[in-house]
Amino acid sequence: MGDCEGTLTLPLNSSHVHTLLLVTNRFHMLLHSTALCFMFYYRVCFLFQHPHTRESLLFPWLLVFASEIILSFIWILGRAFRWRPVSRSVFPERLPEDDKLPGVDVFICTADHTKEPTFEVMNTVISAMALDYPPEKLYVYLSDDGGSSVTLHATREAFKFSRLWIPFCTRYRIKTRCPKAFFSSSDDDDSDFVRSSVYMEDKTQIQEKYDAFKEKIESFRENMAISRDDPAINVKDHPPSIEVMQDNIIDEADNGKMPHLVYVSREKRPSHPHHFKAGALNVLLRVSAVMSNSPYILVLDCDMFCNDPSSARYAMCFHLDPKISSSLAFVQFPQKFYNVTKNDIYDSQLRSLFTLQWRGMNGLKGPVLSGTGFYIKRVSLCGNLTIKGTDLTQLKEYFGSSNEFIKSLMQNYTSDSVSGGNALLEETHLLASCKYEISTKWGQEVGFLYDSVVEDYLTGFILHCNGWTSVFCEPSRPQFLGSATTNLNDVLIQGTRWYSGLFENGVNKYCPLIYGPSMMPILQRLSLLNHLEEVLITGGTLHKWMNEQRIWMMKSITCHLYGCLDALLKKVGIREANFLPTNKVADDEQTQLFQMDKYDFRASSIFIAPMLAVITINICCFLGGVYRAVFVGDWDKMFVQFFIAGFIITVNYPIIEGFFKDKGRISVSLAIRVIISTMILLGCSKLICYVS
Ligand SMILES: O=c1ccn([C@@H]2O[C@H](COP(=O)(O)OP(=O)(O)O[C@H]3O[C@H](CO)[C@@H](O)[C@H](O)[C@H]3O)[C@@H](O)[C@H]2O)c(=O)[nH]1
Ligand SMILES: [Mn+2]
Repeated sequence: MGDCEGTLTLPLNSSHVHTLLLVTNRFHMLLHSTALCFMFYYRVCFLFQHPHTRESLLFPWLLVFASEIILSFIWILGRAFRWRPVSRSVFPERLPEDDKLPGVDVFICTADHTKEPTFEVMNTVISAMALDYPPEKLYVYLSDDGGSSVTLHATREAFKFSRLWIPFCTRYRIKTRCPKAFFSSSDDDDSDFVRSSVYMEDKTQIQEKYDAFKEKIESFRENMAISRDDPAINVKDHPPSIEVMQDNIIDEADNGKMPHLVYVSREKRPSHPHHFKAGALNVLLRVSAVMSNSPYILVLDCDMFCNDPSSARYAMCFHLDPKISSSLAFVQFPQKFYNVTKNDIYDSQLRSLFTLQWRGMNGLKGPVLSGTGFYIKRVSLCGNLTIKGTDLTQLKEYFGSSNEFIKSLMQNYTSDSVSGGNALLEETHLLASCKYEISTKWGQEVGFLYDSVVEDYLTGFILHCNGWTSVFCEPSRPQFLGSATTNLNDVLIQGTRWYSGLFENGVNKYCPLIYGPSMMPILQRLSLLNHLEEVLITGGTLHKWMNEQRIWMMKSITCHLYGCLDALLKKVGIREANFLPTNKVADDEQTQLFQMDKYDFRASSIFIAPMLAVITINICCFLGGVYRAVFVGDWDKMFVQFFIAGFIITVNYPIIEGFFKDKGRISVSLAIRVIISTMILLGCSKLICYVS
């Protein structure tokens, strides 16, 4: 970056503290904590009461006090997000000229072509190739964990199509460079040339090519499905395969330069752990190191396309800023989704997380890594040679046996081997083999970390512990758009995976309260602990608030519970780590229900049963309360019971509705079983109360 410093006079970015929000937040914190102090004082006073009253009320006192302590603790954890909300702006026009910009490698992961529609994955690939960045400095790597010939074939087609698509986008300054989004967008065309007839002609032409491209992928997919007996077999067992896309149709398009596109399918064997997405990213880290070795890396999930081509330049406004670049590890963009509805009944967009918490952490050490849509510095993942020493045997203990890879860590290493010969291809096969990582530090100290299925969170957290910082960049037009999970079953499976991963981190050596002593300010730790825990009401409607309350309750009694269980079972070795990718194939009926804000209760019964039980308990309590209030006259005692049960029933009314609709209904036999057993349990506990 040395050569850029001289040319920079004006700052590349600026940050803005939301003073009003900061003041109101802190004032509210002051009020709330004063109230908490009074409450604790009141509770403690109880200890000095007459021994007789004290003894008879000790048990309820203990229960209430314990829950108050827990709730206050959770409240305190959430404060850090509000301590110093900051937003940032960038000035990409002040960046150095194109030939001085550093290279960028884009990593895209896909795992399973039956759950992740190939055509959509290709759209992500094309949108990344069409980023507004010097093409000779842009390398796109697609990791295919499924090793599927459908994906490989589609990648070749995508490369061909992008030869036409990219020049079209640059010529007409198109902003929406994901072809699918561009052609399906119902709102106005975003090109400045809408009125020009040449543009319209070109558009029709490219649309034809696009349709043909789509058709090819679909028909190949169908043919493969017919011809192959069991495509699932080699998903878990296949050799490495790497292919650099070559173009031989130069005459058809402009002769402009194209970004490189590389297909990588790492070796997978049932006998070797493959570490899910983190494993795939580490293979890409190694393979790309000997091919392009760009200093910055953009990571994308296959379901998250580039919605605006400027993200690379925006990210460089931070990475090339001499004031912060030395400690800056990554620039994180928010995860936004194109398929959520206004009410978003499952809170698929995780609004509180991405609108509030990340912004709050922006004012501290920066947001945690959120898996997709971030530009990370290669050095922060692969360590610095100066730190590890230059002894070759020691280096090999860290990075594995490849000399070529170790050379790539040296500062002035250049490789133009994307187009390189056979020796290089062999080297990349070694780097993508599953034996390569054995007795190295990959996944523990090098690359993306393996200790958790929320590899993103863990990796980001450890980077912060090691003194790196991050920034959150949130331009008004979303840079990346993904598909959110839009059915209850997937939302809960995903939630369980996240809670399992997060809980795992809470109970292992990486627990934010104890790990990484001096490097992390205490506020940063607090905000990490409360990750995902927030329910709040910023700028949302009452309706939205109800939705968030409901999905929070649903998740608390399912995902949180199962996630913790899962993590504990893994810890004692009864369960193996697992990462079920979410299903991205849109089922028409499911999508329709989601669009209409209707819950789809055809979820696994382990998710539905706890919800039914909770609703049953609350209805019983409510009715019991009414009975006692009317016949016994306990009005004042019953108020709290009324209120809480009534609230829970109101919020969860859609579950009751779930019995009576025609689509996405709750299974009746399951409901009968759960309701009867809950009532029996309730009856028993009542009996115990009477007896004692
Ligand atoms: O063995 C695997 C499993 C998954 N993936 C890829 O990982 C990505 C994320 O998987 P997805 O099913 O979309 O999971 P989500 O729950 O939507 O992902 C969120 O949560 C993950 C951590 O659990 C993060 O890695 C993601 O970035 C974040 O978007 C996808 O591109 C998958 O293809 C692999 O490459 N290999
Ligand atoms: Mn996803």
